[in-house]
Amino acid sequence: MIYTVTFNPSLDYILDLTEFERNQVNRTTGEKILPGGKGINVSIVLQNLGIDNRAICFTSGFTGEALKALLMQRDMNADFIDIANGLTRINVKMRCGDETEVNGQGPEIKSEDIAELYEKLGYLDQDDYLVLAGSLPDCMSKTTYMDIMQMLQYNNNKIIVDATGELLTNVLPYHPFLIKPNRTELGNLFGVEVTTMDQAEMYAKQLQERGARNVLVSMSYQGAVLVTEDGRVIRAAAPKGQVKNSVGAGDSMLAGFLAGYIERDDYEYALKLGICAGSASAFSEELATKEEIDTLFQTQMA
Ligand SMILES: Nc1ncnc2c1ncn2[C@@H]1O[C@H](COP(=O)(O)OP(=O)(O)OP(=O)(O)O)[C@@H](O)[C@H]1O
Ligand SMILES: O=P(O)(O)OC[C@@]1(O)O[C@H](CO)[C@@H](O)[C@@H]1O
Repeated sequence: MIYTVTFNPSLDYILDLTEFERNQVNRTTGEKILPGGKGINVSIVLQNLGIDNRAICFTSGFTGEALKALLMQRDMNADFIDIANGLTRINVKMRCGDETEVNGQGPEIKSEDIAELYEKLGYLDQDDYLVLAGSLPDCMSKTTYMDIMQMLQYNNNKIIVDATGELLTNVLPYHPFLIKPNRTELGNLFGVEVTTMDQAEMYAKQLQERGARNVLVSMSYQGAVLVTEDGRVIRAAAPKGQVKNSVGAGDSMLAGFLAGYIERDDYEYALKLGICAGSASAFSEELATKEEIDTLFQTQMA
């Protein structure tokens, strides 16, 4: 079973505009609200691919209730930890030729809420996977993901971390099974700009030396590079297509990668399925369906 944990989920408010002008009243040509947050997105795509998973997330206030309702409508296997104060975020995604995102801060999560999460994670079986994905509210410690890994260190779980900055680097000594920075996040860790696959490979290897077992760097339209624990470097180009909504492309890639790895225990296949899941989501309005992912795989990768 795969468990995903989203500390800071969201309602994603997707706005379409033909133009955007500062200091003016701008009007949309369309809008919609989707469930959001990195772990939740991973869970949605895993579910679309028929992979058993459970989405654990912290929710709060009326926006938290709306998020729960959206996930229940999708028959998600979800487990909510209710926070007493604050509101689950509404993250604004503006599509106006390009894509601009404004992500909220998120409600404070108190120690008693984290204790509830720890209790749930205490029930993980040895062969379970755990995905820790996304940001935390600023007031929370950058050791939060590391603390979870420390607690589970003798459990043998495969732990996947998709996070930025210190939240990510702190977990490296605990040997996460997989980390998935995108090229900007990878560059930020080293104070450089990563634009090529060669650079991505070089910096990914440095993160591996610091403890990560496998490093998957997503490179947007360029594809991705995977540095594996058995010493291989695997690169794959992304299929070309019309981008409709790239929010969640990285989460979809992670879901596809895990689905492929679980299915065949083969990194090359997992990377290809990950790329197809990422691109299929980028090419569709919402997170990709199994049919969309399979079609891309059959036409581009098989
Ligand atoms: N413009 C694009 N064309 C084709 N494929 C894309 C495009 N953008 C993203 N993808 C696919 O999605 C994967 C992940 O994309 P990206 O590197 O943008 O992840 P990310 O920044 O983590 O995404 P997000 O934060 O929006 O979820 C890429 O490796 C690629 O397969
Ligand atoms: O603020 P974070 O936690 O880093 O990212 C949150 C978020 O941008 O990530 C998902 C896409 O990956 C969206 O559904 C969501 O709004």
